[in-house]
Parts: sequence; structure tokens; C-alpha cells
Amino acid sequence: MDAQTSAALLGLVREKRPLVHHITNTVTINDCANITICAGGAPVMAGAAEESAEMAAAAGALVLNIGTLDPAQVESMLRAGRRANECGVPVILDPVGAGATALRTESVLRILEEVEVAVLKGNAGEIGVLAGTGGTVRGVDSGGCDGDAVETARTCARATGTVVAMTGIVDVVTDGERCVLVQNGDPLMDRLSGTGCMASSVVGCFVAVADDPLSGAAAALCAFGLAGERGAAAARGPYSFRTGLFDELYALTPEDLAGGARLEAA
Ligand SMILES: Nc1ncnc2c1ncn2[C@@H]1O[C@H](COP(=O)(O)OP(=O)(O)OP(=O)(O)O)[C@@H](O)[C@H]1O
Ligand SMILES: Cc1ncsc1CCO
Ligand SMILES: [Mg+2]
Repeated sequence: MDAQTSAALLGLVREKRPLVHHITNTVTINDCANITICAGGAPVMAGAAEESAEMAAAAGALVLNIGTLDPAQVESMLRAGRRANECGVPVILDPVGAGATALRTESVLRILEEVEVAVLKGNAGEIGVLAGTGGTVRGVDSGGCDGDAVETARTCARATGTVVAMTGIVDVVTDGERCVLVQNGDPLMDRLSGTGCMASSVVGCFVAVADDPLSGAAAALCAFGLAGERGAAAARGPYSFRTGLFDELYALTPEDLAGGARLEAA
């Protein structure tokens, strides 16, 4: 996995404009739709259990985000996820707030049990909890994982059978064996609600066109992080940064990513 591969994947996203079906939270749903467009994909949010499987079958990727979950939504996610698996559509799971309440942790574990998830994208606290090695989650915020971050992500990947994308100052992307560290990003990304949700949407765009989920997730986090760096350069605070983040991702070219992706094997 290298900068050139990331650049090629961005080119493919722009060329193919994958449909990214989201079942997601009500806090950041609009940001997720628009960041998907800025990355080069086409978003659709279809949450009802009566249609979620049908929509998943037509998609290039399915993003499940439990940020404002309720039991009916989990049922819809399970239906969509199972159908996505039948159709070969990759599933991205964002376990927002797993560890903060029993409903969140149990719902994530149930989805992981019943659906083959390609990429589990969470912060360090969420991934530590799901690894079983421990992590701290307060509301939707990470208080970090217990122990080494790379080892925690690896353990979680092995335990869940997914590619884990653990976000933070440095993002760790691993299938339990191979591991890529993504250095792109800016501290302002942590001062805006929903950058984690948006990261999952961008991962959906890239995994839809990638040969393997690890490369797709790593490339997506490079692109999103580089847009964050560029957006931060002109920002006066979190809300002008938000505008810059969208505009810079929209303007980002494969050449920019080839020159600006900062990733390394671990
Ligand atoms: N201090 C930082 N420096 C650089 N990049 C960061 C920093 N904090 C977060 N990011 C980037 O911001 C994005 C979201 O990651 P983060 O871990 O903040 O998600 P989250 O806290 O789960 O999200 P949310 O705010 O949606 O709940 C990722 O792309 C990550 O790389
Ligand atoms: C703040 C918040 N609460 C539930 S989902 C969400 C969006 C960021 O995770
Ligand atoms: Mg954050």
C-alpha cells in the first residue's frame, strides 16, 4: 500500500461514482451525504427495514453507523447487511459509542455476528472495547484504548474477522496481519462533530472500488486527512474548517494525493 495506489483509487472513485448506501445517525447524516459527493461517490440514505435490503443490493458499498441507533434501525441494518453480503457489496460498520452503553456494544456485536463486515471503522476507545482488551468511551468520544494502539487494532481485526480502521492522530488500518499507519489529518478534525462518520462515508466510496478493503480504507483516510490538512490551513475555527474540509476534498486530485499521502507499513 503506497501513495500511488491511494491516488489510483481516488481516480477510480471519481470515474465510477459508486453508490454508497447509508443507514446512519440523524446528527451527521447531511454531512455524510455531502462528503460522499465531495469524495466522488453518490450517497443514498435509506433507513426503513422495508427497503434497506433492496437498496443495499443496488449499492457499491453499505455504511452502517449506530450513532443514534434504536432497535428498529438495527433490524434494518441486519437486513441490509445480509443482502449486501449475498450481493458481494462491502459493508462498513461505524460502532459509534460502542462501550458507552450496553445497547451500543450489544448491537455492534450482533451485527458483527450476523453480517460479514469488510471494514470496522472506529476510534481508539471503541476499537479497544470491541477488541476485548479495554477502552474508554464517554458518549461518542474516545478516551483511548488500554495498551498499544497498533496491537489493539490487530487484536480487534483478528477477533472480529474484519479490516479495522482505528482513527486518531494517526490512523491504524489492519487486517490482523498487514498494518498501515496513516499520518494525514489535522487536530481541527477532532473539534468538529461527525468527522468520524464522514471518514466512514469516504471509506465506503473507496472500498466500493478497491480490490481489497485494507487498501481502500487506508487510501480513503489519506484523502480525507489530506483534505483536512488543506482545509485547516485557511480555517478560523471549527465551522470555517468544516467548509474547507468539504471544498478541499472536492478539489483533491489523484496527483495531489500521490504527493501528499503520508502512509507507512507497521
Ligand atoms: N488530532 C488529530 N490529528 C490529525 N487527525 C485527526 C486528529 N483527530 C482526528 N483526526 C482525524 O479525524 C477523523 C475522525 O477521527 P476521530 O478519531 O476524531 O473520530 P471520532 O471521534 O470517532 O468521530 P466523531 O467526531 O464523528 O464522533 C479521522 O480521519 C482522523 O484521522
Ligand atoms: C454527537 C453524536 N451523538 C450521536 S451520533 C453523533 C455524531 C458524531 O459521532
Ligand atoms: Mg473525534
